[in-house]
Amino acid sequence: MTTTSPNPNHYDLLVLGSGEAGKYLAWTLSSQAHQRCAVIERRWLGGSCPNVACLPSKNFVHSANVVYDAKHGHSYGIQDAEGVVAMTGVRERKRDMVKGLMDIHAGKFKDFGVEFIWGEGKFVGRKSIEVTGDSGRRVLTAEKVVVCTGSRARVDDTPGLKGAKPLTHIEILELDIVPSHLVVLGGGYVGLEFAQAMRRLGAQVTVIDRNKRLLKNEDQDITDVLVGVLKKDGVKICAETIINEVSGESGREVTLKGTSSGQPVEITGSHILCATGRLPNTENIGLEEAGIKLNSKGFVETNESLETSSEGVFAVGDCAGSPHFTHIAYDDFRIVKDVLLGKPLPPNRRSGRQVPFTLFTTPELAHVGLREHEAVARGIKFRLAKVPMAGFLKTRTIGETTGFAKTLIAEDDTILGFTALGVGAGELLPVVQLAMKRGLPYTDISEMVITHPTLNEGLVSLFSGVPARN
Ligand SMILES: Cc1cc2nc3c(=O)[nH]c(=O)nc-3n(C[C@H](O)[C@H](O)[C@H](O)COP(=O)(O)OP(=O)(O)OC[C@H]3O[C@@H](n4cnc5c(N)ncnc54)[C@H](O)[C@@H]3O)c2cc1C
Ligand SMILES: NC(=O)c1ccc[n+]([C@@H]2O[C@H](COP(=O)([O-])OP(=O)(O)OC[C@H]3O[C@@H](n4cnc5c(N)ncnc54)[C@H](O)[C@@H]3O)[C@@H](O)[C@H]2O)c1
Repeated sequence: MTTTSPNPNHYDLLVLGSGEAGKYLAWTLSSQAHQRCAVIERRWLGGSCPNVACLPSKNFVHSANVVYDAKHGHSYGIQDAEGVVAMTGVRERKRDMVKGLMDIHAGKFKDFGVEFIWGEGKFVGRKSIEVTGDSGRRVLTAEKVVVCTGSRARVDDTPGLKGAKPLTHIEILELDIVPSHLVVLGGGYVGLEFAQAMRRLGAQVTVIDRNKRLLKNEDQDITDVLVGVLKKDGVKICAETIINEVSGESGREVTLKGTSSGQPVEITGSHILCATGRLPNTENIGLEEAGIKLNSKGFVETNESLETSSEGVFAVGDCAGSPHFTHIAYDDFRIVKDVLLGKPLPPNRRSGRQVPFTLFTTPELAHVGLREHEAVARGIKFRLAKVPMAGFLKTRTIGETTGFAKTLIAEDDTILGFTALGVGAGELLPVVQLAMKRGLPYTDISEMVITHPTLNEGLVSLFSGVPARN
């Protein structure tokens, strides 16, 4: 039902924050259900992903990999490139891509008839948001409201850290020089992707993490190989390292002091990147005053339909504590769209969905479902198949055979989990995901005819290697 209100400040749907789920909801409800929709955004047209997160960081990683290949030209029969990397070129390539994406976004808002309102939004009532922007203040109301305010880099209270003006994923993408020595605080997704890329662009790189093992949620065999690759690339890894004090300023000289495996440590670099996790953008925007509860970690509390404690107000993406991936934010869009269009949701639609991911290092780490250590800890019976990536014959044609793939198979032959650490590993996921989603036996993959030599062909070897049931 579309609003018949003559009030120009009243909408069917009002979205705070133009991230993935929010923009798709507005575009879809406007174009398909003819609802009057508006999106409020303070900084990034279309949210972080196209501006400062997924896509620009992968553009940056690709540039670094091209530089790496050029520096290893001899293996392709050409001379190794020796030139100094011009970061302005890397940055321009990234900026060009972002500009293209922005043009597409602007076009979609126009074509789908969604009002885009630049400004800072804040709840001033249950379904009422005040927007403050260049064109002054406006109070907007709506039948349904969606909070899509995302998250931001967490810079903790380690003495001197904030004062050192650390780079986050936003500033590092705008550098015009290769840092002489980049210290990366945090060895998670953001830290590892940028660490390897910066190393490949020529920087000395040190990664510091407080945990004994990087990516501690992954299986040990995975992290062992990945850390080995990073070290071989020349990335220095300081695990189990607690930083107590930071001095200096990123871009000049910065020194971190603390302890590593209990011993005093001091690391000096030219730049510091803070990659120590995310904080939800949920403070100071009137949520609690408007009856929208937050949980103990500051995420908006939502139910299986992503509805908040305030009826008719939904929260989606990072700010709702959904796993922090753009594809999950997109799935949040699909859930709320169905709710708003009156379609019933199947049971556990949100809590039971697949949460696949790909870490874009070289080699990539791709995963879906149960991990081996999780199955062991939960006493779940499984059969394991594991093959080296060299067994995926395509990897031999491109000369990148590092890594392996493994799968966990249940008693009834369905697939419990799949992990691949290898070149292009992320591209392997959908075939396995589809089988998992449909509850197909693994033999439906091992018996497929898959073109030779594509990467997916290797799945036939992996699933053919599942031990027989005993
Ligand atoms: C460096 C990096 C790389 C990543 N790479 C990947 C990847 O390869 N694949 C992947 O799946 N995920 C990746 N992610 C995660 C992914 O970017 C996020 O999960 C996703 O962008 C979250 O989308 P969102 O809509 O929840 O938030 P956002 O995209 O952050 O959107 C929220 C928007 O709300 C706006 N906003 C906030 N508060 C207000 C307010 N009060 N008023 C007006 N506007 C407001 C913000 O400006 C922002 O534009 C990456 C993240 C980072 C940091
Ligand atoms: N390829 C992708 O899909 C991709 C890429 C980048 C980011 N992301 C998303 O963004 C999220 C955030 O990424 P992130 O890397 O910022 O967080 P993260 O949670 O993945 O990693 C943070 C790391 O920092 C460490 N850490 C925290 N505080 C520290 C301190 N004071 N000293 C030393 N180490 C410290 C933690 O132990 C952890 O290993 C990810 O969880 C992911 O969902 C996804």
